[in-house]
Amino acid sequence: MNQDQLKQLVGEAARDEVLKLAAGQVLGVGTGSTANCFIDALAPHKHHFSGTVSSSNATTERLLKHGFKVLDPNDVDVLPTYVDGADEIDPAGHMIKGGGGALTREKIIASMAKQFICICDASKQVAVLGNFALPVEIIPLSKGIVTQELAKLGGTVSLRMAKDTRADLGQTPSQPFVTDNGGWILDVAGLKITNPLGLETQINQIAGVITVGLFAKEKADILLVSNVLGVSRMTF
Ligand SMILES: O=C(CO)[C@H](O)[C@H](O)COP(=O)(O)O
Repeated sequence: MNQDQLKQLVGEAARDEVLKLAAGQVLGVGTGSTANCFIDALAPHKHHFSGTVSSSNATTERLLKHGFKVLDPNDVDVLPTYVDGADEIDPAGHMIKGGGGALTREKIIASMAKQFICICDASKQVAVLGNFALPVEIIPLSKGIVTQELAKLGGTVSLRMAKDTRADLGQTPSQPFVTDNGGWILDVAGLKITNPLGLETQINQIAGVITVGLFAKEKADILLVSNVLGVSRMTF
């Protein structure tokens, strides 16, 4: 079974999981290739939900194409569940997210939700976060000072370019990748994140940082993870 098939498998498991929720709720929907598998699997059951809130323009487009109702988060008071992928997840449910550049809206929707269901294949499970470069979304004019501050953490900092992103957003390859919010992304490679909540708090203090892609405060509550044997479910 290849990685695409594993993503599809866990997307279908997430569909089954959310269809156990009472009908008529609003559902938070994440971004990325695994979240796309979930959206496609859920599409025939879209009327189980009164609407969705989306974590990116790409996800909004996909949801609308399938006929889901997409709500403005400001119009949603209660969001019971958010389903999204991750770039890495540790044994406590802390995650690195933002490989697709949607970390800010993902964190906002995660903070609105009562439970975060993380969906991924087993390659995303790690003992310690940091093998995947940590994405940090910034205000563009703060690139210099934020790069200096992040370098003090011991990693190697690089500005994400449009050519380096997985998301095909039609941006000019030689220019910085621009997020849905007009921000840029610094990727910090080579960190060993033994205190995710501490590091998230520390990076949040740096002026110019919009969002760090460490999800420690907004960690996963449930993990659905696929491997060749099937899908396992864990709670944190
Ligand atoms: O955080 C994200 C996007 O900003 C994604 O959830 C993360 O990158 C995982 O993506 P994929 O399912 O394509 O591996």
